[in-house]
Amino acid sequence: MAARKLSSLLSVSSSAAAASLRTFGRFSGAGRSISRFSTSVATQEAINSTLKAEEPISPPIEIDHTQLLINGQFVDSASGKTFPTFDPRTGDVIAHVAEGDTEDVNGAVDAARKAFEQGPWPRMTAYERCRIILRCADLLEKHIEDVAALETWDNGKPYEQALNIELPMVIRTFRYYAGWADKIHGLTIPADGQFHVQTLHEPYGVTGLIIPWNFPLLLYSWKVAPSLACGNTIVLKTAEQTPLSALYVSKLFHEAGLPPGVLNVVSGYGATAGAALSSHMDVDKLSFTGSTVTGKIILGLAAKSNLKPVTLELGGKSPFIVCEDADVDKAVELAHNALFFNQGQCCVAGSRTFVHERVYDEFVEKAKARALKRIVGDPFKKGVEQGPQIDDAQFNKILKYIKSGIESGATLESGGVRHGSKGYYVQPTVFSDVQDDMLIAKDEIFGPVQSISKYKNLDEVIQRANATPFGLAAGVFTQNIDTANTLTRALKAGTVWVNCYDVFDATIPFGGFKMSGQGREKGIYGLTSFLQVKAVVTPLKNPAWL
Ligand SMILES: NC(=O)c1ccc[n+]([C@@H]2O[C@H](COP(=O)([O-])OP(=O)(O)OC[C@H]3O[C@@H](n4cnc5c(N)ncnc54)[C@H](O)[C@@H]3O)[C@@H](O)[C@H]2O)c1
Repeated sequence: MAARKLSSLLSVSSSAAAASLRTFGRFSGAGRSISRFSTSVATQEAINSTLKAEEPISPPIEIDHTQLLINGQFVDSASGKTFPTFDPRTGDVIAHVAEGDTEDVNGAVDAARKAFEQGPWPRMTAYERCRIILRCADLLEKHIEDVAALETWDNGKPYEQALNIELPMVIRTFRYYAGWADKIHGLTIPADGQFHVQTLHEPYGVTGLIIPWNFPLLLYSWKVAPSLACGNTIVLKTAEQTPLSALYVSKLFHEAGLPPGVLNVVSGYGATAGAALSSHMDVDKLSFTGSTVTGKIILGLAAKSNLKPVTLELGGKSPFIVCEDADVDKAVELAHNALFFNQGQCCVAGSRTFVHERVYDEFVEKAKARALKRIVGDPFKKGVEQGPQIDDAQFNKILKYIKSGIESGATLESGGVRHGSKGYYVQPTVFSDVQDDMLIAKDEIFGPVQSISKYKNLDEVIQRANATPFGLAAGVFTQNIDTANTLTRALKAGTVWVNCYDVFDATIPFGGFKMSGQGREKGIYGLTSFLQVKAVVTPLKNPAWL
């Protein structure tokens, strides 16, 4: 693997585009009288001129793995077909990747079945399974710069974010679940009658895992690590936008000693490879992360085939509530990151910012200033906070939502247009005066668009925050413990962060209320979703006690 070190690239002096953004941010923040549209246009011109002068940084990694990984071997797809994966910075093709379809999924499921029924994996001791997962964590740590570079190239997320935040979380998740492997056990139960009753917590067998593109490896780790720790085998379907990093890390699992057939990776499209896996009669359990629309399809396919149980981690429209006693500067920074992190492509994005009327004007002014200071640019460049969106479909969808926000009467405070002239960059966009019935307040935009609304009292904001079919997460910002307690109990969401946001430790359960999902990942809850319980009842002759 030719792996030039990134440190040299990252020392490139901060971009002229970023500098002009910062300068412009200070300038425009001082004068709200500047027309909002001219704000966008002027920023746009400054950025365009600097972007033209700069070529995208060459990613310091070569692509070694583009085939499917089945039964421990990299192989072409049965059809011989490939599909392109794109660089979101330019729209250029990074690589052509083997395109898995029904036949490949069938082969992968057969390999996983054989590995489960006949292979060494479920028969080795739990401690041996633990050590393989730990060894993979060590290998990933060793190759962390390569893998972070792949993730950034394929996804567009800032390299520093991939390297310093996400991959350490992936490694931690591997180690967390490795530690569980030899601590999974059932109960003995004092049932009525002369019986010895015990429960066995058993692996399902073949698990089908389907993941999206926004956090390719982090979501890989949330599913692959607990499934392996429980002794299952796996067929993983990656997102068609980001197939590369999972192939690399799955190869590392094999280097760490994973037997062939235990972890199979099929790259390909949802409607073909994903649907084939969801409706396969020999897959025992499915775990899916993606949109609510696809979640419904997958649940239907599982029901129509062999009624396999399904864990669903779906979309969100999470409220971030700023209370009247909030320290506005801190609230602005937290709300900004809650929405703009990962280019706004987070299932938990705090995409409805509710601000109490007492601090509303100050909050809006400062939220705008913060967005104007956000550093957008090549995600391989040091200091960049925001890279491009994943692809042209998401890019166009986001611009349509921005247009709809303007047309429905929300006030555009910053951004509102593309950033630069190539790739899928969108300017950090802030709307104020957002009403609950506007599309931007109802739909999951999945982009860098903050929507700020005003509220008067707690009862009102609770009702409005809960008035959504989603229930993934919520943020509460207050210095009053009673207000915090009232809100945390009233909000219908799988996670409530108080005076913090996006805290994703491997130990903390994660999942959605309502149409944001079914089941939980991470922590012990994520483990139990890969186990089934068997009750074993044996008559006792002359027991000494019952
Ligand atoms: N709740 C969570 O933990 C969580 C985390 C990250 C992302 N998400 C959600 O994911 C969505 C964004 O990701 P996306 O656009 O990739 O979602 P998506 O639903 O379009 O795709 C997700 C995965 O499902 C596959 N897929 C698509 N159609 C399929 C079908 N008919 N049968 C089987 N598989 C199919 C895709 O190929 C991909 O691998 C957002 O809604 C976001 O909120 C949720």
